[in-house]
Amino acid sequence: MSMIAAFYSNKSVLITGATGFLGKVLMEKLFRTSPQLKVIYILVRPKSGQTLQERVFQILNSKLFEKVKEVCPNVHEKIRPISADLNQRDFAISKEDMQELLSCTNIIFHCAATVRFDAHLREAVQLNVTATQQLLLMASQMPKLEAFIHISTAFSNCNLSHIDEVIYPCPVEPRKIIDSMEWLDDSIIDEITPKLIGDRPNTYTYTKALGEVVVQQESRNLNVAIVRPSIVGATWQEPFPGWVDNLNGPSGLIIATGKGFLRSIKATPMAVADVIPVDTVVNLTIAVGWYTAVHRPKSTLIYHSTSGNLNPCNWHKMGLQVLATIEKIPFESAFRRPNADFTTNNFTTQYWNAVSHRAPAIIYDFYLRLTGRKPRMLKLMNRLLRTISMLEYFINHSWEWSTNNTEMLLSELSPEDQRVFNFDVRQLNWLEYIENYVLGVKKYLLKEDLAGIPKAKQHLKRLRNIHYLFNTALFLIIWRLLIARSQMARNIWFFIVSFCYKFISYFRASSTLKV
Ligand SMILES: CCCCCCCCCCCCCCCCCCCCCCCC(=O)SCCNC(=O)CCNC(=O)[C@H](O)C(C)(C)COP(=O)(O)OP(=O)(O)OC[C@H]1O[C@@H](n2cnc3c(N)ncnc32)[C@H](O)[C@@H]1OP(=O)(O)O
Ligand SMILES: NC(=O)C1=CN([C@@H]2O[C@H](COP(=O)(O)OP(=O)(O)OC[C@H]3O[C@@H](n4cnc5c(N)ncnc54)[C@H](OP(=O)(O)O)[C@@H]3O)[C@@H](O)[C@H]2O)C=CC1
Repeated sequence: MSMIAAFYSNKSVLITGATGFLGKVLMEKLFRTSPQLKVIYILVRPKSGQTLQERVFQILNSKLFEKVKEVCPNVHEKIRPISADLNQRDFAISKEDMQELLSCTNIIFHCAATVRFDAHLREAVQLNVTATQQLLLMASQMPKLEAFIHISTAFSNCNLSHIDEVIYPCPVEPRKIIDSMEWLDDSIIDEITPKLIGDRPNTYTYTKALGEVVVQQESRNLNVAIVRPSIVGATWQEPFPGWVDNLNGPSGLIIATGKGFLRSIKATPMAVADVIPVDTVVNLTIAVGWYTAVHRPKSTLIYHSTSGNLNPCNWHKMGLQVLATIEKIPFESAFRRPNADFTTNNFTTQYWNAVSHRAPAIIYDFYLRLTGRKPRMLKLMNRLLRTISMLEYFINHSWEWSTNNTEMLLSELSPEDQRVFNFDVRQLNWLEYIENYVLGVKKYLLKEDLAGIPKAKQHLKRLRNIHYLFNTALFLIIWRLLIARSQMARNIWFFIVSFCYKFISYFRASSTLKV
């Protein structure tokens, strides 16, 4: 019997960010391994014209929750959506709901965040810092609370190259930042943002670091722990391999590569690709919840959920395996044949962006115009290149994360718990994982049917022929122009033609002799 699964039976759990990538997998695993769990409260806001109930219905009826319904048929009764907006005072939770949350909650998993790299500092502080502070205040009024688990990111201190499982101080106190956001206007915030974030690449990593300091400062006498995942990727094993439902991290780039939009990228091939499967992060998080509640460590423990120091994979290996898989199971309606080149300096990056990305987009737009359609490819390409430029920082640096607490926790688990809540990344076979990841992207993100693979292969053949035809035509045009203008080009041309003529004549003569 799993001790961790037993621990969660009859517990009331509160999850923020349960509609997000990580939150959904967390909820699924909790229900699947502890079907006796009392209730999971989830703080949800209405979104895209959907009510809370419609959002929950959609999640429960997704492929991800198919297995859960077998082991916990009344799962829909155990999810209690609470209308909440983490950007509002008291999260705009009704009095009755707040009362219930305060009196019943046993464990909190705080996953909600804005993960956008281009978020305005005010927005990122509100969600990643102020909301964390408010949630801690709420937690301090919960008499039954046993543990508060905060999800941060391994990149919150990405300005350092070696990162320990400790909270690093921020030069400006989070409380001062929170206060200043209330009275500074947007233009002043824009001006001070680069100074505040310093050598971090964006407001996301900066505010996640502030969030950790808030957790440390305002945890009072709560049992608190922080989990820091690196780049969260598709599921490795559970509930099935390759599940993914958003474009964040590598997923969007896998699509862009598979569809032939992205053919080169500025990356350091040997830099560590610190991707971590979402189910591994979730298993660790659940185990941390149990350990924090049962063992009540004296100080706030930080757990790195990273792969680099235990089972490293680099971007080169990852890129090659992505391409090899796409070759076997191509994506439908590709724009160009997939290719992946890593460039290492700004000049070659700009060159390939012009030649391999923007030029084909311009030509395609020209074709769309000719056929009476609206051009759109250049706009799309420019957006993609903007996205890539925001991710570049993470594929051109390597970090070393120590994982002592994570390894200590693994050793504290019973063999059964190590199996049910496996977060031992040393067991991960990268090639197999990446293959399943690409397949998952095709099935669950692009919603492409595997029956369409022969047609997709046919399409790639057609693209290859167009590519050869185009290059030959381009070569002949350039050559023709050169011959018209340069004596040297003419001489080379006559030499090649006469050489070919002599070769063919010799070949003909020798074959006539044989007959
Ligand atoms: C050719 C060689 C390739 C190599 C070969 C093989 C490729 C695959 C192998 C892997 C290669 C390298 C992978 C590197 C991945 C590095 C990721 C680093 C992540 C660091 C994580 C830090 C960890 C965290 O804690 S945070 C969680 C992660 N957060 C994110 O990832 C958020 C990033 N996204 C954003 O901030 C925004 O989306 C933004 C600012 C980039 C764009 O915002 P915008 O307002 O323009 O609109 P959106 O609606 O959000 O999207 C616009 C457009 O871009 C598409 N898109 C979105 N995200 C991605 C993406 N990650 N990759 C590609 N495309 C993406 C989106 O679909 C939209 O498309 P449209 O068609 O225009 O609608
Ligand atoms: N994905 C990754 O690569 C990594 C993620 N992390 C961390 O993991 C955690 C989860 O990330 P992930 O699941 O990927 O992110 P998602 O963007 O998928 O999910 C974010 C969640 O936060 C919720 N949320 C955002 N704003 C509000 C709001 N105002 N009120 C209520 N809820 C809100 C979203 O709700 P809604 O559906 O309504 O938008 C959603 O449920 C984050 O803390 C992130 O920093 C750390 C490292 C890497």
